[in-house]
Amino acid sequence: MTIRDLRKNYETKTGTVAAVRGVDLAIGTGEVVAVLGPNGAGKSTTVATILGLTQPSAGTVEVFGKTPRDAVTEGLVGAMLQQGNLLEDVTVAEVIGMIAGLHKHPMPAEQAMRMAGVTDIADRYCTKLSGGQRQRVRFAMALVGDPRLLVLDEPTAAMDVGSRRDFWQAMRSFTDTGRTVLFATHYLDEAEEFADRVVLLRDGRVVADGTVAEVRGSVTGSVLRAVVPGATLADLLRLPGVTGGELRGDRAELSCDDSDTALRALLVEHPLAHHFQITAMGLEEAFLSLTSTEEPLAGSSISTEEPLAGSSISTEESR
Ligand SMILES: Nc1ncnc2c1ncn2[C@@H]1O[C@H](COP(=O)(O)OP(=O)(O)OP(=O)(O)O)[C@@H](O)[C@H]1O
Repeated sequence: MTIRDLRKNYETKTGTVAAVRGVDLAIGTGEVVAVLGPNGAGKSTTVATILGLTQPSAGTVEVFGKTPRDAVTEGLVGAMLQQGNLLEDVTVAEVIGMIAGLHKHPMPAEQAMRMAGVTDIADRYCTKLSGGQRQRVRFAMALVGDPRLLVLDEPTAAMDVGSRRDFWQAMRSFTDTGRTVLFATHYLDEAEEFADRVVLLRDGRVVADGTVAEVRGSVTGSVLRAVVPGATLADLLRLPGVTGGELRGDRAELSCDDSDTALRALLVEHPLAHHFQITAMGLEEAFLSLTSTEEPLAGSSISTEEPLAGSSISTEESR
């Protein structure tokens, strides 16, 4: 699947919303790719264009060398979206059987139900299912066409921890067969555990693209917290070793590329500072740092305007 300079604008009563602002993405067969990003980053819009549900304002999307619509029509793509009701008054087995009947080359309905972990609820009515069970039924519906590419938009959004685990276990049986999967998620742990590659979107742009380890490695540094009476944020941001930060009252939280130097300078310039705490920047903070629009901890070591400039990360510019 190849996306080139994808742009999507929505016209609203209050003006134009630029939901996707130039996304480039090439995904190879067998890759499992997580698309991460905060609310409004453009994940669902990107997914919708891959499925041919919405037309790009500019740029192109090619799926197995075809337009998204043709690829979907030919049964090459399966989808599990955030919305969509299940039919009433039919059982799980009936609905999966119906969907199988719509496809040219479906897998046996029993196989799809087994893979999605819904065999034990096959005779239940769809209206009588829990949120997690409904999602697994949607998963079986997406699988039964035997797609080569599966696209999922926040598949576990309505699930509790146990259901999420069951869902991803079911997903493994699909990805183990070498199929391509692209899923949008808010959950970092899901991306870390199941994706070969993560693509971070922010404000409709790709800000990082690589393995979880590469993205984690691209954001190194630590956080220095201290109480600093009488300081302004500008004072603190000028300290050597500090790359960004925020100040709430007299509590400072500074991201640092050299926290030792920052701490020494802080003590010299603000002798009344106290309650020091230095912690390493974790993966969670790295992702927050890369995807935050408020840029509280993102400093000069991470470009917030351009895609990540880290050498190990392939960005839209290097693709
Ligand atoms: N149909 C629409 N009409 C107008 N604006 C829209 C429409 N769909 C999305 N948007 C806007 O486009 C931007 C991107 O939305 P999108 O749903 O693609 O982001 P997202 O990353 O999937 O967010 P979330 O995590 O909340 O689902 C947001 O500002 C959103 O408000």
